[in-house]
Amino acid sequence: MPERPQPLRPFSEQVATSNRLMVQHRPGTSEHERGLSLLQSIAEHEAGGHARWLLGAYFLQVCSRPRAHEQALYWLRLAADEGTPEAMDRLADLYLSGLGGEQSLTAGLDLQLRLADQGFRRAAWEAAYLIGVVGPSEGLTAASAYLRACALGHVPAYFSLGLRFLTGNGVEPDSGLGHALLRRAADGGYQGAMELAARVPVRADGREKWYDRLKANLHAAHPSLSALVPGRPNQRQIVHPGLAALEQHLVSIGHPAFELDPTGRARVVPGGAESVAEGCTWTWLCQRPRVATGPAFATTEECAHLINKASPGMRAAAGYRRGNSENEDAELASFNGRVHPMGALETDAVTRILESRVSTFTGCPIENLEPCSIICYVPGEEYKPHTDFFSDEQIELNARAKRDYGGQRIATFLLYLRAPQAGGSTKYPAAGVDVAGEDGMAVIHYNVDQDGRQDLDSLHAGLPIVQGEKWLWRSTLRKNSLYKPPA
Ligand SMILES: O=C(O)CCC(=O)C(=O)O
Ligand SMILES: [Fe+2]
Repeated sequence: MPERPQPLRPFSEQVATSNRLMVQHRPGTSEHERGLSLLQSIAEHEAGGHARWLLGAYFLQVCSRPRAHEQALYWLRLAADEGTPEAMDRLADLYLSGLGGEQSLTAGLDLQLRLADQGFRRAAWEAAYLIGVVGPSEGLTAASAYLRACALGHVPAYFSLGLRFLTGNGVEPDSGLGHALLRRAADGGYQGAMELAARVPVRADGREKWYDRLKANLHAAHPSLSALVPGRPNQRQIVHPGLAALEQHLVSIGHPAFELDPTGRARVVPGGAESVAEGCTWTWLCQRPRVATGPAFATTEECAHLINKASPGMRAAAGYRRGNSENEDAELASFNGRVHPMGALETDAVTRILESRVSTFTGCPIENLEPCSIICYVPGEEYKPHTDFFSDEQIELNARAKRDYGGQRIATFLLYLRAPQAGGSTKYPAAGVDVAGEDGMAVIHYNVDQDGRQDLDSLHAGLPIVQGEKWLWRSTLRKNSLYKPPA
């Protein structure tokens, strides 16, 4: 019987097939690799579809494959050029980290601005934050970009803009408006906003008036906000038609600092000097183990952002395993707080900027930084004395079984996002050093001695919390790139 020709299957069906093969079978198996080549051949031929974005996302996730970040960059760029929003978002993140190619904060910012102009709320916040780091983009200041994110009803933007008005960062200071914006952020569930507002002097002129107006304003905007469907960012110049109306509506609260530019977009009248991150000064506390602290390593905004972003995903430590079994068992035996692997699998401009800052201070390349996690303790919780270094067997196992090629954890980087009110300091018993953290302060300790040998004196503990909460952002500095097998 003559062979009947196979009917041509639509791409979407083939994408589903390849996806199934890749999800159901581990990388390296013939089924998985067949799924991958199928997806690659679709991505090469199909413009405007889903395959390029899926491939980009795949290489970000399976980052231990050879040249995975380069591949991710390649496919994400193609998908982003076609205006796939998810791809633009992840590509922006890749530009910020520099994994896979040159690091470019402005390229990341550019992509988030394009998404913001299509009504993507988180992108609007990320763009504003990045402008605060790299400086205005085509005349758009950070405060104005936050105002536009506020017009989209994005709660974190109320917090960020409120903070700017309280401190007069890039705007004419107005504690009444600042207070009102923070209260609106708190209304939206933003943690820490009310505590910060409470630190404002009691006589903050106009705070009730601006609070009432902001509240009524958002209430009236509600129907348009819920109906807003973000656009597809195909052309740079075309802004989502719904945005101007929302921005004009927010500007109509009548505060003299809010106005419309000649094109009808919202902006904040520029005022006080823009505060720039100056880089903190490090103090070495001891040499054995090597421990240093850097106060004000991260800003109030950055700390609040990370706490709020991680909060919904915090789980008991037992619920998460990073894949380093021996160390994890030890971790579970000594740590009884909660954890969130913020890591690499999520777009987050603050995380990327902090990683860059760690890298600048330590000279450790970003690809050698273990994906960060956030941990949190409440009263009674603690991290009993432990060491963070890997055993030789663990290093070998990491590379063989988990394709983690980073080798030894040379140093541990801890950032106090929120310091507890009592208890909870980081203690190094061998040196008799006890670090009482402060909000935004970084603590770094080396786990090996000057010759790279495991240093038992690096034993340390997070003492039990007595009052308040303790939040840490943490990463380790590995000896090698996590992603590249040694040549
Ligand atoms: O809570 C602390 O201060 C220490 C945390 C710690 O040792 C770790 O995350 O490895
Ligand atoms: Fe530790």
